[in-house]
Amino acid sequence: MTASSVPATGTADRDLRTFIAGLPKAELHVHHVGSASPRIVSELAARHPDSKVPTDPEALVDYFTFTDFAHFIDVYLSVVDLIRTPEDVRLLTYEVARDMARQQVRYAELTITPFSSTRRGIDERGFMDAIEDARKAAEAEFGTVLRWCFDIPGEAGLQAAEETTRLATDDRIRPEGLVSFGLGGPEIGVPRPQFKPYFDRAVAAGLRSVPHAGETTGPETVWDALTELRAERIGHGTSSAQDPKLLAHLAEHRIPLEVCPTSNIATRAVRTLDEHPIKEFTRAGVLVTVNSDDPPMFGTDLNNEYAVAARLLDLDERGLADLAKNAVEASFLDAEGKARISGEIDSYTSAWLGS
Ligand SMILES: O=C(O)c1cccc(C(=O)CC[C@H]2O[C@@H](n3cnc4c(=O)[nH]cnc43)[C@H](O)[C@@H]2O)c1
Ligand SMILES: [Zn+2]
Repeated sequence: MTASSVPATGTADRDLRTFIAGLPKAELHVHHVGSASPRIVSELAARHPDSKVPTDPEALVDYFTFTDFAHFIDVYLSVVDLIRTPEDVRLLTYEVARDMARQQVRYAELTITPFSSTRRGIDERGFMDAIEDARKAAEAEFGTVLRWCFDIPGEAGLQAAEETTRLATDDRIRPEGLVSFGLGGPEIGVPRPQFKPYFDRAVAAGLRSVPHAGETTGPETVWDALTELRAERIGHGTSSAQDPKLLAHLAEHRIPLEVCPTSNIATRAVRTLDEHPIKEFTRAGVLVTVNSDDPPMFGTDLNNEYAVAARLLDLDERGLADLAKNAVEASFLDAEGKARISGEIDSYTSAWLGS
């Protein structure tokens, strides 16, 4: 199934898309390797011709069509296999930031899985230097501020958890841009509580807890993320809609959900966009942020996700501006950084509406 996007119907839809394209935004749930554009993937595939990833961007559309979540992870790991040197890491990171800047993304927390790179032989110092070098260049050249979330690939087990925690907490290696600690990959057969000691260490080292939960399993996984992993935001949290008590808890404690609508369709976690529970989240008073997850793999980008949300939540320009401000509020920016981007969102919206 390819990712579905919002049909461009009429003038109103086009106007809203133009508004979204210029709206300053923050992105909180987007993966490093999953953000590689077809151009970057084909460049890397040409560098490493032994890979099974197609070099032709058109063939990538078929290659990025997933039968289910497990198939998505297989394809994802084949792209991980293309990143073999610190120079590949730098190229990917810098180009991802360029694509974000084109969409007026002012701030992004990018989820990186350092274990997948170090286990494939990339030197850990070279890896950290490459992401930091790209981060600084992106901020100076594009004005996009990047921060990192290091995630444990849960299915790779406790050795992956240990290695990720070490890389995230050892002052001699952890990068300056690191703000949070996550848990990704499949949820089925990967219970969250086993990762408690690693999250405890990461939180003690000053990192914020942002595990994926409730993407492919039920609301009990979200409860586990909250109670065992001390989650401050939830990646996806889609199945929270099945548990009214959980929704009330998320709303009362202002625990944001990082909602990624098109991703959920592309991995078949949700059947159709119209069945996506985003509206139930907002109705329950949950702080909803909208994100792109693995945009080129899902045939989307952050602007398209805002257009999807506008349709599902029936938002006008002010509603979209509020949605953009939700992401700023839910981010791990400091107060000054939050005020700056929220101010930009307000100024842009007022100018657009002529008020
Ligand atoms: O790198 C390895 O060798 C390895 C071995 C076993 C398992 C894994 C993984 O499960 C890696 C999963 C990978 O997927 C990333 N990701 C991207 N998008 C999503 C998503 O929507 N939900 C969950 N995970 C996602 C995640 O960051 C991991 O890097 C790896
Ligand atoms: Zn994700």
